Amino acid sequence: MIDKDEKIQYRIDMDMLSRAKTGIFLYAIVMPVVFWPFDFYQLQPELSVIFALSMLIVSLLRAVHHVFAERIYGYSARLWRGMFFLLSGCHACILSIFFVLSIYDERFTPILHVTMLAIGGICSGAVVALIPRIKFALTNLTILLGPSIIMGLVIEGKLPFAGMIAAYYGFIAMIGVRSSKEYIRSFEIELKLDEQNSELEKQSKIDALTTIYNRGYFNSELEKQWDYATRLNLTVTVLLIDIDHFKSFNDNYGHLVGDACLIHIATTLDKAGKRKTDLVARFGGEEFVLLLLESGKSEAPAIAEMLRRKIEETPFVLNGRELPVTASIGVASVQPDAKMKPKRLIEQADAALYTAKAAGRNRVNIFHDTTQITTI
Ligand SMILES: Nc1nc2c(ncn2[C@@H]2O[C@H](COP(=O)(O)OP(=O)(O)OP(=O)(O)O)[C@@H](O)[C@H]2O)c(=O)[nH]1
Repeated sequence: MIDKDEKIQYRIDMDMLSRAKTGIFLYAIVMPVVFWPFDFYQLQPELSVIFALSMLIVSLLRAVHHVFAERIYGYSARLWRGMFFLLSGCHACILSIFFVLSIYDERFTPILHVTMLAIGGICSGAVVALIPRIKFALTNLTILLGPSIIMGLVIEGKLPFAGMIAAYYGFIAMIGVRSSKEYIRSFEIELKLDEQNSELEKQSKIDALTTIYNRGYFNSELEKQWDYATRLNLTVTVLLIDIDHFKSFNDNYGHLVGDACLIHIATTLDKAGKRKTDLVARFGGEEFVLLLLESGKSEAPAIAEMLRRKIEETPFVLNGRELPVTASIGVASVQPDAKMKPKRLIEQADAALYTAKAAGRNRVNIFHDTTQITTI
């Protein structure tokens, strides 16, 4: 089971991965693009091949890491993060060496300006891509520019370069830190909204008093089940369960005790050995409904009788006193066709329930067809 914090970390990491995607492909082609117009590949063929190949190899490794992200992450999030950090660090190292040579090695002078332009773009691109983890972003930036600054300080006459790069480093780092704060803030807002949405969605399905499903949710599930059963010629069964003499119960013990009794019945029904696919809901007032998703017509009476007995035999205890509660149940099953509406099935279950009440309550009645209702 993944806890909430792990889920958040996963979202942050996958966002960072998707932001870094462009870089993986860009880095594979950036070297040839830089070398080509300045004939650098002819002037320095070995250096060109070394740089282009090393960038390509790291890009390929990063692409593999990207493709197998889910698997590696499933095995170990730390391993995935470590690999991400290492591989993006490799790219930064190669670019950094290239940058140092461009500034301080005369063989690279023909491509100095274009390299500076490329490195500038790469630095800001890398910081934007790694903003979800600002420490990664700043480390990457330091790898990219740090050596050039140090070399500028060490090599005679190159101080202006060091100063210029250091100023750029400070500027990009500052933008990165500020953007990271904004990123975290919007990420937190997004998480809060997600939580509120799922809470609202949950609440829209749940009955506030009994915390089982409500009638709205039952209706939507019945519609879905109806379509499914129509296509596959399956039987849909509905049990309407109504507490007996509940008005007297309320009058005798008060509305709040009545509420507690409704919670007790809901819990009893919810626990009463239903299948995973069965649905128990509060239909309204002191009436509950059970939708049997896969049970055949023949099983429904036995299930209804089991529930009736369970309600009768599970005492509702008030201040140590057992208060008897019973319920009547109307059952209707149908194999739906395109012409029939789900409402019809509810009407049939209601008709069976009505006759169960009329026949003395605490009983199960089955609706067979428009003319016949039987008692168990
Ligand atoms: N405590 C409480 N009572 C409720 C709630 N919803 C409906 N009721 C009460 O349930 C009672 C239902 O009464 P009736 O429809 O007359 O049915 P009954 O007294 O159970 O009689 P039979 O169904 O014929 O056995 C009413 O008194 C409603 O006020 C609720 O959420 N809480």
